Amino acid sequence: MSEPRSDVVRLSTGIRGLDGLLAGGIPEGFMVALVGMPGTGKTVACIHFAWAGLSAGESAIYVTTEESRESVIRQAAQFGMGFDRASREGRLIILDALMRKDDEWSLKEVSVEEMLDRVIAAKRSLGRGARRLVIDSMSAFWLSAPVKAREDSYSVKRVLSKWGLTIYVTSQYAITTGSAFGWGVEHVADGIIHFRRAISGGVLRRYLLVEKMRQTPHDLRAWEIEIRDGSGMELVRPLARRAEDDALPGGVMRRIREHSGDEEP
Ligand SMILES: Nc1ncnc2c1ncn2[C@@H]1O[C@H](COP(=O)(O)OP(=O)(O)OP(=O)(O)O)[C@@H](O)[C@H]1O
Repeated sequence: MSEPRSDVVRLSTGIRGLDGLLAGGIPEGFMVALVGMPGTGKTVACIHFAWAGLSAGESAIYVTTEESRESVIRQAAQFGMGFDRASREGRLIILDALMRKDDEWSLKEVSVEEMLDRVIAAKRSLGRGARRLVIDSMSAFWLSAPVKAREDSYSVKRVLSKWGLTIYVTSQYAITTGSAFGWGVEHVADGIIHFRRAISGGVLRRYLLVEKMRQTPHDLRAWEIEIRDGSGMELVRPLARRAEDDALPGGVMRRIREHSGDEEP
């Protein structure tokens, strides 16, 4: 297997252990879909991604559709991430589609057009320092028209592609079927990280799997994750046994170890 292209600039996910599964991180300019059932960790992963930029001095744009701006700030604070301060410093703009207050950064209506308009205004306001955009979640835009999912996802990618943003979009999977509500963001996205949950030994466990990441020799295993008060999400262990690692393409295990600093399991 050839080496990863050296001209791919990668952005950290901000989650300990995850960059190593992605040959260093998310390729700049990608739109990555975080998909899964409720409570599996999508929002927490979004918060880590935004904070990875903010803590490095970047700016960030965060669209929240199912929680208020204040709720996102509180959730981040529980992981020791200063969204409040970044907002006050004018480096973080949280576009609130839920509370619809009468301010510049609240969406007046829950439509993709309005959201794109506000994202572009936020990007103009923040300038070059804003490299990361989170849209959590896209599903809110399709409540009454699930058939619009694919078209809207395409619009988001097409309109925002020229703004130099690397984008996380979340999409919810139905509790009943554990899958998407129809054609969704996955086909348009450059990458898919799938979050899952299961009850094992009477305990709720969560997992993530990188299902797709263009231009990336990524890990192919499901990993158990934990969400901890104070520090947030962490990868705990891969579900695959050591012997099954042999199924990974050559060079992938080496790169995973280089980036994670892990000992030989
Ligand atoms: N401070 C904390 N300490 C430990 N676990 C936490 C903490 N805050 C949140 N969690 C865990 O994270 C879960 C919520 O995860 P998250 O909001 O990322 O899910 P989600 O996949 O975005 O769900 P949805 O699709 O419903 O928005 C909670 O149910 C809880 O288990």
